[in-house]
Amino acid sequence: MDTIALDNVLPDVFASAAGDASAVDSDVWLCGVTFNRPGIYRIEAESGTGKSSMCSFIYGNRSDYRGRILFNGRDIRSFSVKEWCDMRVSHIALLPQEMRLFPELTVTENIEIKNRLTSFKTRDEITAMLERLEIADKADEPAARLSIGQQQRVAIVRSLCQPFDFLLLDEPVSHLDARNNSLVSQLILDEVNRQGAAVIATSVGYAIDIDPVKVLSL
Ligand SMILES: Nc1ncnc2c1ncn2[C@@H]1O[C@H](COP(=O)(O)OP(=O)(O)OP(=O)(O)O)[C@@H](O)[C@H]1O
Repeated sequence: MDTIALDNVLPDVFASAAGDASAVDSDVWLCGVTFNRPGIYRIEAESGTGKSSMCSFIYGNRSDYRGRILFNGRDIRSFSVKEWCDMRVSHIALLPQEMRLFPELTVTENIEIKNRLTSFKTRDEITAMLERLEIADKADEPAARLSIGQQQRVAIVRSLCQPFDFLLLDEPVSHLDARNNSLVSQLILDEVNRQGAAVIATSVGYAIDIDPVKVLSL
């Protein structure tokens, strides 16, 4: 997949709240936006302006929006369940803001749950990613016993365990300091470059440490 386009998209909740939808002031909502692969896109937003909703719409988790979202020109509302499964295994990866790790499972188990679906990374490659993010010593710890910043790094590794054309990152560094931001950003950039992929990353001020080709305000 080479393009994701948002054509006049607006979350239903904003449409009904605004009454007059033209009152929405955004580079994304009610606009025509195309994300091309490869490319790094940053979506800057204030809390509550719909970052997570946008990621959920593109990932197909929610469809409570007006307008159209197109993958390579095709409206994603027409995708079958099988097509969504294929899309999520091979074309789109998502790092959700709330990470969605299984707290009782270890770091390795959390990552393997994903990697078993894709068989994308070897055990050594996963260990090497954990080492780069300086959490390899936590591999056998339950996720619940990690700090939030460590959990964020685990979720980032997990998101990279698949082939993708587009990587959606919802506030990927919100719990990281500058040094860890840099480690994570370099890891992501290496994988994205290897795959020739695009990144769509949201931020509420503290952004991933990768220069974007385009910055959009939500
Ligand atoms: N599952 C949902 N169904 C319907 N509306 C939702 C849903 N989740 C969030 N909303 C509404 O959409 C609006 C934007 O929420 P969203 O979570 O997308 O914002 P956000 O920009 O990611 O905020 P934050 O930075 O605080 O996480 C809010 O008014 C919220 O109540």
